[in-house]
Amino acid sequence: MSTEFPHIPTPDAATHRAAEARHLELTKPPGSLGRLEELGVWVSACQGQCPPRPFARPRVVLFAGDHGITAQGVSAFPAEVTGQMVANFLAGGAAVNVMASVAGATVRVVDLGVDTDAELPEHVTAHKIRRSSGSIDREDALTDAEVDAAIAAGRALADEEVDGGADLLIAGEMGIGNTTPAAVLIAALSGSEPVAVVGRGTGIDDQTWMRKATAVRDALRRARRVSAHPVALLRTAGSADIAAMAAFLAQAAVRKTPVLLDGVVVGAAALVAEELAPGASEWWRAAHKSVEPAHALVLEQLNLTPILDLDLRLGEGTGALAALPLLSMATRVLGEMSTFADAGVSEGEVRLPATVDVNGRNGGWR
Ligand SMILES: Cc1cc2ncn([C@H]3O[C@H](COP(=O)(O)O)[C@@H](O)[C@H]3O)c2cc1C
Ligand SMILES: O=C(O)c1cccnc1
Repeated sequence: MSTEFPHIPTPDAATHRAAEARHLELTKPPGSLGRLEELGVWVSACQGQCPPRPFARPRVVLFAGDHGITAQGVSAFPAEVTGQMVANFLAGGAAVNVMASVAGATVRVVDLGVDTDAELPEHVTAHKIRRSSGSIDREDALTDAEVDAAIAAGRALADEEVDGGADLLIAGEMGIGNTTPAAVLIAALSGSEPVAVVGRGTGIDDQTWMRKATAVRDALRRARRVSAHPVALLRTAGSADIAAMAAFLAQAAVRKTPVLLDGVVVGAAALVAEELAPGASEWWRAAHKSVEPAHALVLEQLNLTPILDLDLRLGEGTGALAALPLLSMATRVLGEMSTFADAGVSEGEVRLPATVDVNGRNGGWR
C-alpha cells in the first residue's frame, strides 16, 4: 500500500441538511441542545443517514511504541514503562480500559515498536516496525522503508476495524517520551518555537523541561527542512506509532468513519494526517483540550473546538473516551426524540432563521 491517499470526500451535505431540519422538528426549542445538536448532525452526515444510527461498535486502537529520545532524559518515567503499560492494557487495568468499559467501547492494543523482551501476544505485535524509534534530536526516527511500513500498518488497521464493523474510531497512544516528537511535529507544522510547544508531559521538573526543550530545538532544526513533506517529516521527527496513527486517522476519513481525537500526541498525528490527506479533519471532532500547550496549536490549526476541557494529560485515548458518552447522547437525541407532530406538542410561533445565532456564537464551530 502506498503513502498516497485518495481524495477525501466530505460528510454528506444533503444528510447534514436533513439532520438540521429534523432537529427543528424535535420537541425542544430550536437550538436548545446547543453543541449536542451539531454533534448529532455531524454524526448523521458522516453516516449519510438521518436519523443517525446509535454507535454499534466504538473502537479504540492503542498505538504503542518506544522513543529513542528518552535517552536524552525528557520524561519523568523510564522507557520500560511503555512495555509494562502494554501488559497493563492487556490485563484490563489501565485508565483506558476502565473508561472504555464505561463508554461502551472496546480496545485493541498494537505494538508498533515497543522496546521490550517481554512476550506479547501475536495479535499485538503483528505490526511491530522496529524496537524504538531513533533519537530525533540527532538521527532520523525511521528509515524510508520503516515509515512506509508504519503508514501501511495504520491504514490496514483502520481498514480492518471498519471492515469489522467499527463505526466510531479512537486512536490512543502509549509511549514514554512521545510528547517530545509530538511537540516537534506540531512546531514544524504550525511554525512555532520550542517554548510554545514543550509541556510537562508525564509531570517533568524544570531541569527535565530544559533538556526536553533542547531536544525539541535540535529535532526541530532537522524537521523544518522537510516540513512541507509529511512522510519525510514522520521519518525525520516522528516515530512508528505516530506515523501509523497519522495514517489511521487519514484512512478513517477515506472509509467515511467518524473519529474522536484525543490529546496532544494524537493531535500531532492528526496535523500530519491532514497534510497527508487534506480534508480528513472533516471526519474528526476534538474530544477535549489537553493541558499540553501544543494541543491548543493543533486545535487552532485544524479549526476544531474541543468538546471537553477537563485538565486531562494522560493520552491512551482517555480524553476521547470521556467525550464518547456525549457523542453517543447527541446521536441518540437526534435519532430517538419525538417530533412535535408525533408527540402532539404545539410548536412555537416564531422560527428563528438559521442565520440568527440565539446561542450567542459567532458563526459555526466544529
Ligand atoms: C504510567 C503511565 C501511563 C501512561 N499512559 C499514558 N501515558 C502518557 O505519557 C507518555 C508521554 O509523556 P512523556 O513524553 O512525558 O513521557 C505517553 O506514554 C503517554 O501515552 C502514560 C505515562 C505513564 C508514566
Ligand atoms: O495530551 C495528551 O494526550 C498527553 C499529555 C501528557 C502525556 N501524554 C499524553
